[in-house]
Amino acid sequence: MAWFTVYVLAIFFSILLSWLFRVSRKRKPGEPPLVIGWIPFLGVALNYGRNPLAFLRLAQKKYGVIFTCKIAGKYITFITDPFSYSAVFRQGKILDFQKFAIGFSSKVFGHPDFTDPMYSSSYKDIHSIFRQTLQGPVLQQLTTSMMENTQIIMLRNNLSGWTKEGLQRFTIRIMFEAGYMTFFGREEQAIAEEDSAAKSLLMQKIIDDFLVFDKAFPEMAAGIPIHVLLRTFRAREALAEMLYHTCLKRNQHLSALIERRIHAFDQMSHIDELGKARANVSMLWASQANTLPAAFWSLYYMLRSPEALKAAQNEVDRMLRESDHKPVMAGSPLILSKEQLDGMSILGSIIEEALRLSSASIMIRVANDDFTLTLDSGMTANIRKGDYIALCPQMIHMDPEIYENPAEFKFDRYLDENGQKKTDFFKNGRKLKQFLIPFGSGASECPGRFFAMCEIKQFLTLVLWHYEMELEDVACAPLTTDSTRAGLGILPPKQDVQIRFRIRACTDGGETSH
Ligand code: HEM
Repeated sequence: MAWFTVYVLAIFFSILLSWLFRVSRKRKPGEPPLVIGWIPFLGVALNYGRNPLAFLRLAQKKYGVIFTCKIAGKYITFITDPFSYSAVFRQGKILDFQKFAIGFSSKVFGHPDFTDPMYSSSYKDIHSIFRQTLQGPVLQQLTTSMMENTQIIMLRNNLSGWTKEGLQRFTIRIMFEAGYMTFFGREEQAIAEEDSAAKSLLMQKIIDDFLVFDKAFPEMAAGIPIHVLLRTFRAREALAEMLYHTCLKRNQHLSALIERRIHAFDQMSHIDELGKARANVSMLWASQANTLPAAFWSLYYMLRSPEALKAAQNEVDRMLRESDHKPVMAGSPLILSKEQLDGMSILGSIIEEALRLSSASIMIRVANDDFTLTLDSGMTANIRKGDYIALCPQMIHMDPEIYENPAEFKFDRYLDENGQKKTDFFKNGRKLKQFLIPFGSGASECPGRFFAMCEIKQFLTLVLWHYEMELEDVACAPLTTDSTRAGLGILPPKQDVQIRFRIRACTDGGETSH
């Protein structure tokens, strides 16, 4: 319904604009083929929006590996040759990532535009906090905290017998709260029963607000101002209310990332408390929006494939046998180090395969100036100042030349013959540098990628350790992705699927009883 309104509004505005600007862009010599469609202003937006992957494949067949499309008033040059990705990343100076990303972020989250000269030099330091607190040795601390928090939630309710729940609901309930506590801390454990009931209700409200806000992302990406989307605006403001610095400073166990951002934003001039809280909403979104569907798909595919499930169970058993902190019985908390998680290559392959099948992000850069791009083949293309360059990794992920039967889930696709991480993938007989890009690449590569892999591995391990779990209807057709979010990261499923689970029976000496 919302999309219908968007289309009607867009068509109305396009007709209006076509009256105002009757001239259309013409392709100049040396420029990529121009695909402008027949609808003024919108260009090929509707065709592209219906099925981006199919549209790009068709355009590639027709125009070659580089072409410029007019989409909702913007000229976007798509590069579809994976060997030319590095040619784009090499142009870091002329192809800007921050301008587009921060501009979009400030519209959606309502924080100041940090590319404004008023903020830009101090924001550079804030931006560098990502790498300093999400990567390297500090990751151990974050991983330990996530392990603890996930188990607090999993073991909180005294479940007896089988419980039924939607898998997506289950994943969001556990992963959202655990991730929220890991980054933004938690108050000391509630002692009184009613206190803890009130806290559960509050967490449910935060989850609901997050989902309402997140659901409107396609509309906001299409340019609809958040003030028009009243429910979305209210949900974002309710989230910001929880993330004021005064609230966060009361919490215990804040992550280094948030602690250092609080300090840095408090030093920044020209930003008020609401602006800081809204910047925290953007961190909350970055840490959850892709992780939740990625964790869902990883667990879904693992449960759906008997071979994947068996191999994962064996890997968890082996890891626990070798662990210094062997849990004695099911239900006792599990401690796994970051190194142990890194060593779980079967879970790694299951997650990467789930990411390959569900990731639909698009990497966008804006040209600061006119320039000539040289592709891997030596072919050149003139790009105009202000145009966008877009890379769509889904074309690589679903390319049958790179991945045999690309629509199929193969749990060991990313394992070599020695059971180690496989990195040899080829196209046209050439080894690819970029064959799996769910976390982006180059300047915009996700700084949270190592933590994301760890937390999803923890989630799968803890589900296998604490629960017996099965899909209610294994025989039904596989779930499909909701492609209305194409371009925005990991796609959620079109609908939820039922599971049943119960706390696992006692075990002897850390061996799981499957
Ligand atoms: C499976 C989970 C995740 C996926 C697939 C993912 C994917 C991505 C992608 C594709 C981008 C780049 C967007 C672009 O090119 O415009 C990105 C950026 C980012 N991600 Fe992640 N992400 C995940 C989890 C996380 C987590 C757990 C965090 C933790 C805080 C995080 C923090 C960020 C941040 C801060 C940025 C912006 C980086 C910048 O501005 O330079 N992500 N993510």
